[in-house]
Amino acid sequence: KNFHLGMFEIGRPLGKGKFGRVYLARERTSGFICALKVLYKSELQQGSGVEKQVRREIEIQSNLRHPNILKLYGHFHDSKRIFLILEYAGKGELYKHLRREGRFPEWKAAQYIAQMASALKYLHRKHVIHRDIKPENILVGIHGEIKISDFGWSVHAPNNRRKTLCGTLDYLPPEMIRSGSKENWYNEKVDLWSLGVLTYEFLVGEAPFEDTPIMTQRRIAKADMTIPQWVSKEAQDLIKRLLVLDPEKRLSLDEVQNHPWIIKHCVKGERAANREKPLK
Ligand SMILES: COc1cccc(-c2nc(Nc3cc(C)[nH]n3)cc3ccccc23)c1
Repeated sequence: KNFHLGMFEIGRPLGKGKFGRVYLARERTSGFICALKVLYKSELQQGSGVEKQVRREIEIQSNLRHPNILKLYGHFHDSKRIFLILEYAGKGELYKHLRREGRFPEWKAAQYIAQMASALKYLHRKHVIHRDIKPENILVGIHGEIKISDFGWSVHAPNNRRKTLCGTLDYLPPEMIRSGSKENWYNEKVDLWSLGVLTYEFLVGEAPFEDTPIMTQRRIAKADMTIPQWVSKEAQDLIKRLLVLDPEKRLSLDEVQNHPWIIKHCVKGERAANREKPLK
């Protein structure tokens, strides 16, 4: 299917990301609403190999179909710009909701984590490691469901791509911090660590190792965090079983989905009785 700019009516700017602006857009013939992300080739060429990364991410993203992963319907380009035709998530950026509300009630945090676990299970089955799970990379759909929206994904674990330390360190797992081993290999288990950081931040309103960059690295390397005592015991248990230094000792995504804290908040009423499997 070949797309071009004339096919779309461009609506209001939704906001700007790292490399480009995002607009609300409507496809003229079908009236289909989407989000159009505009990336300037000039800006991408400056970045070290960022253009190749965008190409690869487009390749990955276009083949994914999951309710908690933002869809990429297609892309096209003109002489100066690359356009990504993306699913429109009506309630915008999750981190804005988190900052506005301060922190999420346990039922809401648990439902978000269950949706993240479902999306990550789908990705890991396709040998895609997300690597960059954080509130800034999550959008909220019109029905309150969350959608992983970042393209910074890598394929095939273990992956020895150097992680350019741009942005926050808060979510980096210890095996990626250990700059000692030049070949920082890692596997899908990095996403389980980040899921633990996300759980903590949803419930507490700040990241568990938040500090100066040097101190953050030191605290991550020792999994040095304290969970406020007002966080429920079940939630504390899940966080502690994810923020484990040894990647192999972290909970699996199946164990996350079957954790008592998730079961308690994510099983519909009538099924709570006979404690069947949690909703997907
Ligand atoms: C970088 O993209 C930015 C930046 C700032 C805000 C938004 C934003 N996005 C969306 N939905 C989206 C965005 C995409 C790629 N699909 N669906 C909705 C919003 C609603 C209110 C305010 C802001 C919104 C995006």
